[in-house]
Amino acid sequence: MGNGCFYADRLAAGYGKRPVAEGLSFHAGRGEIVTLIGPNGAGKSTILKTISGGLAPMGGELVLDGVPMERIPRKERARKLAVVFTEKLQGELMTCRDVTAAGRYPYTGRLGLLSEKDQRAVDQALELVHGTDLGDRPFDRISDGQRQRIMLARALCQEPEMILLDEPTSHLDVKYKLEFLSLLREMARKKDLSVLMSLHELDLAERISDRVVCIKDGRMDRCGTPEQVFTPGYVEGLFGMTAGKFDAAGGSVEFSVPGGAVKPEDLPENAVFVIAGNGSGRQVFRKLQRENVPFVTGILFENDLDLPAAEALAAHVVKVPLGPVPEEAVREARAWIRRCQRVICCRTGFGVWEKENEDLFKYAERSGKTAGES
Ligand SMILES: Nc1ncnc2c1ncn2[C@@H]1O[C@H](COP(=O)(O)OP(=O)(O)OP(=O)(O)O)[C@@H](O)[C@H]1O
Repeated sequence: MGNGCFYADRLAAGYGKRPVAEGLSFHAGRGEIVTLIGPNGAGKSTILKTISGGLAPMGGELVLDGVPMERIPRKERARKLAVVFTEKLQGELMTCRDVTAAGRYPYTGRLGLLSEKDQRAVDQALELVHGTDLGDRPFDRISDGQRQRIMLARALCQEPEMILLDEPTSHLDVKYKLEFLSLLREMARKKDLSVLMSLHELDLAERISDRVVCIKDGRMDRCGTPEQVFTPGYVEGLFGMTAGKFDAAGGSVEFSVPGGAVKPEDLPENAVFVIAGNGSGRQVFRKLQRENVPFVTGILFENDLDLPAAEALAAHVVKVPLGPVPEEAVREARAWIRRCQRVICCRTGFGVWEKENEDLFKYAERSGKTAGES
């Protein structure tokens, strides 16, 4: 089970008598980020609500720092566990400082008066999220990204051992998503916090998580490091994707092959051959996809930056292992060029190891099939 700060052992979570998900066993160590992923309605929020204490577990065990959670007194649990849920917080008439200070409630007396130590903790938390300047601003008159940072400050103020976040990036634009998750990563490491959250953005989940827990059909489908989880084809199955493809290496989602999956022998007349490589082809592949133009590409080495997008989108890829390019691959690529209506070359120059692609380009030029990049 691991010596993590938190673990769930065969947890069942749900409403009434029906578990939404069960048999969930995973842990989150100190300084670690663990992310729940899965389709809509899989039960991610229900699991987080159960761990936060908002719902009673329907089975199994939750352990924080070696102690079963149901045995941790309420007030102590409130210190150890901070919750950042995205439901609109009622923050009218409160300044950002007031909202942050609410994180100190497990430490204040019955009157909720902040001691000097509490005030310092509030200052420090605001500073950590780069929110000092927001302190006096009304909480309901700041941006969603700023609000999210203040909510994190409130959680940090609690000096917890673990933070739970339900889709913390859902209202943020791409800049704030990255900024917020980087901040979370930094806090997890700096403060030795365990972080458990749900995320819809798989690329971010892959980049930020130490471990990923996949929930599907009421159970834990997979749990492991991003490398163990995001194997080719897995995400498509987890989400029941009938169109498109998730690029496990690049962490991005690709749409379906233009014109549907075409067998190479059925390549339509308007097909294009793309000479790419070294990341130069991805934009062109996606443009052709948007225009619904089937294409073949090559010759790509098996570690080429363009390969994941090529394999997701091309009707066929002429792919070779690292090392000298076999004559057979060159013959195959030439045959494809002959079958395609035109050739797009994405390269502005060819390296010494790309002689075969340079020759292909010359071959295409002689055949009168070359065009610019578009
Ligand atoms: N209060 C509730 N009472 C009964 N059933 C609920 C309640 N809230 C959610 N559910 C059901 O529990 C299941 C899991 O919902 P949950 O919100 O946990 O999924 P999720 O994985 O977080 O989904 P999403 O990705 O859409 O946010 C769904 O079938 C949902 O309809």
